[in-house]
Amino acid sequence: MSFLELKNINFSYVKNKPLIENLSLRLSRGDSLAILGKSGSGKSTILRLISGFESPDSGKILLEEKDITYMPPQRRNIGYLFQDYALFPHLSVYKNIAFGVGKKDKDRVHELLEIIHMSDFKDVYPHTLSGGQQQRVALARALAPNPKLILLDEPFSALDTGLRSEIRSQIKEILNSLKISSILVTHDMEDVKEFATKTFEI
Ligand SMILES: Nc1ncnc2c1ncn2[C@@H]1O[C@H](COP(=O)(O)OP(=O)(O)OP(=O)(O)O)[C@@H](O)[C@H]1O
Repeated sequence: MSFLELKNINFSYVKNKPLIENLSLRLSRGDSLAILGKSGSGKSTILRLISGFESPDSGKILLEEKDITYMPPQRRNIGYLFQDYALFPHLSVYKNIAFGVGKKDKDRVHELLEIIHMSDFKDVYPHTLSGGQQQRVALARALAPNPKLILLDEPFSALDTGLRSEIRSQIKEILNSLKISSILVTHDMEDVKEFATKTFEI
């Protein structure tokens, strides 16, 4: 059984200018897929289709065999991590992580703070943190609603080389320990080597 399947996806932002043509791919549970391709080839768009921020012109997307092609993003239970962390500047680390979960999930937020080794930073604001710390908080925020799948769009590219490899292995370890499948868009072959179990070239 495929965990995630894209079947014959066609998509264009502009009429008569196809960007994605007849794209099919499969992911097994626990896979970490890296999507590679030239700038502008549509890598981020594939993530937007999977997360539901865009809908294909034709084709199907199945998650655990369920057709999610036209399901709204908030119902898909898919996490998203961006290059620029996109944390809320006016909220503390704790509140950033808790943003997408109910009040009764306090324990989950504390557990995630521990997983990312940031319990001591729960009351500080994002601008006081290093890039690597901010990316760990962004990861915890994406993981808080307990997603089945996480989409990573160039998540390490704002980090300098030393930190990049450290954060990459920390994030990989966290996703492995929680058994969360992931799809990574990157230009960096080192990311592919260290992070991915599978690759797909667009
Ligand atoms: N909302 C939009 N409306 C119209 N065109 C768009 C929109 N978003 C992206 N595009 C165009 O679609 C193409 C693919 O964009 P996308 O961001 O998916 O590429 P990418 O492979 O992720 O690129 P990069 O590696 O440079 O981030 C680009 O030509 C881009 O300009």
